[in-house]
Amino acid sequence: MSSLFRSVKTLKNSSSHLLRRGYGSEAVPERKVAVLGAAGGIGQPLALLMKLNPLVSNLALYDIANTPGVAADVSHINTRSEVKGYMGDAELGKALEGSDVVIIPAGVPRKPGMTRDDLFNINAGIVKGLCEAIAKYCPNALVNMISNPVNSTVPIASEVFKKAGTYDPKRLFGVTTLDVVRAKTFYAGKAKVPVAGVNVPVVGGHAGITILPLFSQATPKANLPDEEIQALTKRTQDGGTEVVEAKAGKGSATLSMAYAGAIFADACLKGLNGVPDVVECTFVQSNVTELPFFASKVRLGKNGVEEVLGLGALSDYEKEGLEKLKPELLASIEKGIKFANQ
Ligand SMILES: NC(=O)c1ccc[n+]([C@@H]2O[C@H](COP(=O)([O-])OP(=O)(O)OC[C@H]3O[C@@H](n4cnc5c(N)ncnc54)[C@H](O)[C@@H]3O)[C@@H](O)[C@H]2O)c1
Ligand SMILES: O=C(O)C[C@H](O)C(=O)O
Repeated sequence: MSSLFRSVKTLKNSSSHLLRRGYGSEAVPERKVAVLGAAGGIGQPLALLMKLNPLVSNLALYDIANTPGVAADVSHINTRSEVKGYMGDAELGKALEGSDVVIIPAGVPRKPGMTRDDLFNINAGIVKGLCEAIAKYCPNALVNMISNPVNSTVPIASEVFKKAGTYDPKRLFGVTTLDVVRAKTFYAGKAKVPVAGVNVPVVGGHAGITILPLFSQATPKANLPDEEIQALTKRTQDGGTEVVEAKAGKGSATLSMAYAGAIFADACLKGLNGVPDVVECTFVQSNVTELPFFASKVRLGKNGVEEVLGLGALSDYEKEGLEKLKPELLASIEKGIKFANQ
């Protein structure tokens, strides 16, 4: 809820939260999170993970179908949040009202042989409609855009919000956390270091070569040979396709995406709650390059984006990758902007 500390709760001695947080016995404000597309492959496990998050007090699960069952199921879990299901256009407003964070995994996923851009024709319209409703019912919410192609759906959202007079670049995020999750996993495997301590920034966008992992900045340092860095880069860029092919027509990443989406939403909630030094890579309006939107490390705070951080020092290979990705990323951004203004 936007009014902080309406009902003050403490998490001290609570045995039901599974994730460690930066809270002790201090007050935790009420926060409403809405998931749009909550009955889908990502939506269901993401609903579960948000139900496990002790920072959430109200969880609104919206979809065009099947939400009563998902909501009834998730609502039986004995954690803090109250869960409600909403189905169909007529209930979208109620689902959104009072939301602090809106997570959008609504839309169709890829099948083998498709690019994320092949989803544009269907998902652009879905995202546009949902963002029009966000502008109307919860214009101050932080929007976490998962629906693909993220490189275009985020610009679509920005244009919808501009038209409605509600656009605040600090509150709109393309969720690229799955690229970071993959880069960390793949790097830890090659570098033979415990994955829990690994950090790898991933910048650019969220499709093919627009995904640019910065392994030169990975920690702990491992001094991997160039060929291994190049193979790791390619595997991170093709991570989504690897899952799409393995699922052989039954969709794309859902479980790892739900995990990544839950990490990012948790970071947004921590930022809103005033936890210091919350930094995640995400696709936002940006001055880091000449492109209007770009993923890089972002410091999250009480208003959403607190600071878009620069790229840091890049290797020659990464500099080359950065120049190569720009035309494709710009074209996807412009496609989204054009669609929203048609
Ligand atoms: N950002 C990322 O890293 C990332 C990762 C994986 C998947 N994705 C994308 O997430 C999207 C969803 O993937 P999925 O596997 O969950 O698909 P899915 O088909 O399993 O689920 C999508 C859900 O969206 C719902 N939906 C459709 N139109 C809607 C509307 N107007 N309002 C509300 N809900 C609506 C459907 O009913 C369905 O339940 C896809 O576009 C996919 O490409 C993004
Ligand atoms: O690859 C996809 O189509 C889904 C998602 O963008 C991913 O990276 O897994």
